[in-house]
Amino acid sequence: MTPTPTGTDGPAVVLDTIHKRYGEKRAVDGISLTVPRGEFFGLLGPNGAGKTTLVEIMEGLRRPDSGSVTVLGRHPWPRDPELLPRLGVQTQASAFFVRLTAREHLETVAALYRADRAAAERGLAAVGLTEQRDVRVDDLSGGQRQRLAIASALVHDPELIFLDEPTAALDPQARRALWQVLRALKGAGRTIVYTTHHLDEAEALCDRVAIVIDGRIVALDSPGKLVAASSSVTRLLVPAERLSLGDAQAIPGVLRATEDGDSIVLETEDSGPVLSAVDALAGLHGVQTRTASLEDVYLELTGSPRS
Ligand SMILES: Nc1ncnc2c1ncn2[C@@H]1O[C@H](COP(=O)(O)OP(=O)(O)OP(=O)(O)O)[C@@H](O)[C@H]1O
Repeated sequence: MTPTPTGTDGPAVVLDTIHKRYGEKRAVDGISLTVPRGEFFGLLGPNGAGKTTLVEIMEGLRRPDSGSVTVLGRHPWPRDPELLPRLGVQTQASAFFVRLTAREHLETVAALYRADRAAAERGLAAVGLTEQRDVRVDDLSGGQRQRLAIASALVHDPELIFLDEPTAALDPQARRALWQVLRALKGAGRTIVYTTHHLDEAEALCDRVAIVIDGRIVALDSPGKLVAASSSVTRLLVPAERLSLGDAQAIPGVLRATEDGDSIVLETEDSGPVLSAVDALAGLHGVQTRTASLEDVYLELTGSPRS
């Protein structure tokens, strides 16, 4: 797993004032961004925010209208045959050799990249597909295909890996197993650009995340710093059968109280006295506290309703 020598130690990706329009639609509207080598970088944002367009520009699949792009010290557009083998790309619509078995498929991809045949077996093991190695791609489940797509993106040991919602179709165990694979890749010095709608995943895996809205970056930092900077609000969840919304709203120090399913959610910046008041009114049995998460930051920025 030694990275290919590159002859350069510069950043993995440098984007400078990238614009891309589709007709009147500004898909990417002046994005500048540097991803250092070895970083696990997350791209977050609502549907249509421009993430895929941005990643496709980095991959050399799309040409920006203006701005400059450098990937591993090279320009990805026009298509650069020196650069392509150094990139690993997994998309939502990965192409497969469907009549081949999982192992044959990966061996074929490995051959296309001039990687050794053993890389296929290693790739199957890395994504937990060794048992399915002789199953035809056609007969794999959705989640297994997704894992095969990830193995296909990694089989030639790329330096920079683009993953587009790689855990979307995975069950919880497979998702956690993939987190381990991704952490190992980062540990081996790879750079990962990761698009996801799973905020918990971004928080658990990413060194930094960019939140993209309407083609612009509205927040860029480590998940921890984004959460710390966002709000000092703590939420207390009290079983709804023990506390009325009116009583909750009347507690001194409660900024907002809402009903959420079986719970009354109290927002406060001073949880101690509020907890005491809840104890007096309803007791603390079943009461949960929740501090801010990346999801709260995201929902605040994107203006989506909080559940
Ligand atoms: N080839 C295209 N022609 C016209 N409009 C496009 C094209 N590709 C993307 N768009 C538009 O550009 C905007 C950004 O799309 P993009 O796919 O980059 O967003 P995204 O953040 O990846 O969304 P999602 O999370 O749904 O994948 C959207 O409004 C989309 O409809």
